[in-house]
Amino acid sequence: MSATRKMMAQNVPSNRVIATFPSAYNVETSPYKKNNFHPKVKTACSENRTGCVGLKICKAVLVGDVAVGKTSLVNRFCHDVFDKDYKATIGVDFEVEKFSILNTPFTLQIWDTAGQERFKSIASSYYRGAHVVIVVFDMSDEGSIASISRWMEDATASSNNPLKFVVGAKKDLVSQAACRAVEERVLDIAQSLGAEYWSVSAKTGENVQSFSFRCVSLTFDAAVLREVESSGNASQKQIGAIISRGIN
Ligand SMILES: Nc1nc2c(ncn2[C@@H]2O[C@H](COP(=O)(O)OP(=O)(O)OP(=O)(O)O)[C@@H](O)[C@H]2O)c(=O)[nH]1
Ligand SMILES: [Mg+2]
Repeated sequence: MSATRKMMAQNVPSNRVIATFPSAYNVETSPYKKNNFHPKVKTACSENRTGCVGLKICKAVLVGDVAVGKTSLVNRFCHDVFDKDYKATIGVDFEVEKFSILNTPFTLQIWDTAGQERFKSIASSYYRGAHVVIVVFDMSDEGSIASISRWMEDATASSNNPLKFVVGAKKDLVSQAACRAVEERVLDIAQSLGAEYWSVSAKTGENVQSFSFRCVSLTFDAAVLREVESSGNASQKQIGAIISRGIN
């Protein structure tokens, strides 16, 4: 590993270092069956062949009904804080989080959009090109479950096959029985949308880091694989060109 790259990768706090692949919340229903980094990704990272991944920024977008807990989830993950008072997001906010994954620097831009209808057109202009779409609903509010599919369809329409997650927020507000009942319903919805499901609480912090690490690891794995495969294709094209020049 080059000295500069190693320094960049090490220049993150210990809670932004990912060395092992996190598992899904519900392995059976997740569309993402990965439980480890792709062998090509591991090799590329250990041989310092991750191309521009360390320089590129991947984009995650959070969407969902008003006051379901999007900003609280972002604040718990990024700053380890929780505010019980509601402050509506105006338009869109964003955070940038730096990670070191398999000793490789990786940056995720997190776009936290407003759930209020009047900001919908502003927020939707930020969906484009998202690598990850996270639909958040409130586990204690039936109404927010009904809009999961619509949010997922709107937010993924202008992206190229992003990773998809459905997240039930405010887990601390529901009993264990109610949590199971909600999960039973929403696991089906998530599965039909081709998304992975998580239940979290920004108030207690339950599952917030596990979810975030899973999301970031899947994004990183896909980004490095794209990079490795496109550089592989490029060298194959070069070899093809050399061969055809040789033949002609
Ligand atoms: N008990 C509990 N309350 C939560 C949790 N997450 C969010 N809240 C509360 O729910 C309210 C709304 O949270 P926000 O995170 O601002 O919701 P939002 O989805 O960002 O709302 P918009 O920006 O308007 O779309 C706030 O009063 C939070 O304190 C949680 O995990 N548990
Ligand atoms: Mg908000």
